[in-house]
Amino acid sequence: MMSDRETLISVRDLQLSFGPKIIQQNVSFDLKKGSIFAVMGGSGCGKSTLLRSMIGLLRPTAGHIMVGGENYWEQDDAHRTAINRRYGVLFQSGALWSSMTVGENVALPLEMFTDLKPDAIDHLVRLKLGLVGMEHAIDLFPYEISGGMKKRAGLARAIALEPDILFFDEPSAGLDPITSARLDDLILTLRDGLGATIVIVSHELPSLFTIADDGIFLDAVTHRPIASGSPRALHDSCTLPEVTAFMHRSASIPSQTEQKAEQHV
Ligand SMILES: Nc1ncnc2c1ncn2[C@@H]1O[C@H](COP(=O)(O)OP(=O)(O)OP(=O)(O)O)[C@@H](O)[C@H]1O
Repeated sequence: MMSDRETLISVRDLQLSFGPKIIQQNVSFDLKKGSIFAVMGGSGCGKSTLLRSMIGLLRPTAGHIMVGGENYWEQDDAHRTAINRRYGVLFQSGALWSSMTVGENVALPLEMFTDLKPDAIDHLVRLKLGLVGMEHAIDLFPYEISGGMKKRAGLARAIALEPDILFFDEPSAGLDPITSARLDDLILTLRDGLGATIVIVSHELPSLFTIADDGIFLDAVTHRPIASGSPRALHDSCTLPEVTAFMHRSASIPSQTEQKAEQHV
């Protein structure tokens, strides 16, 4: 049962703003160990902004994020950086350095954050690339590989420091359905193999249904979360029009009159 699992991160009454503009408020949820947690909602509702506040790129304007009992944003920069060592992040583009080979990209966090000798780093780079099926591409540059391979290389870099919490922002954006399904399998393998906990922002419903077992739905109009639970449960049971429209890919949210009419058919 999800509720029996240990809580790794607790988000409470978070408010995220840019200047006077409130993007989201009253955001509260628990990230359970071993879960794949989906941040859902329409375009512009603040999914990436929430992710950025969780990984230390944007200070919330209210509320708090507890990581293993520590109030993340109350720590000094050095301690926040130490907490960040537990995190692996995969941005939408894979965000590889174009002037470095795939192997050098994966080696970078190991060179920056560990005292490991070059041989040990090389060994780990090969291991991580092997985990994502990319060892053969170690000497290739990002411009020489496909979008799916870039994502996998980005994933290898995200897991270089053996993080226990992974953050993925639209990992399957721009991938064809088969490559996207392979990435889903890989994400599940990493969760099971590394025992990682994963937060994922995605619009890709097939992917969300396959991998996510918990989540939150952010509303762009009220600037608050309006539903929580697994994408599958929200798809099957949630009757809120905003959620239904997202889950069933409707172009428009039915008006209340239309909904009432539908209920009488
Ligand atoms: N640096 C910034 N300064 C001001 N406003 C910003 C900034 N970054 C994002 N926003 C605004 O915050 C809102 C939420 O953006 P965000 O990228 O988090 O949404 P999202 O749900 O991830 O969207 P999408 O699904 O389209 O990627 C948007 O209105 C966006 O214009």
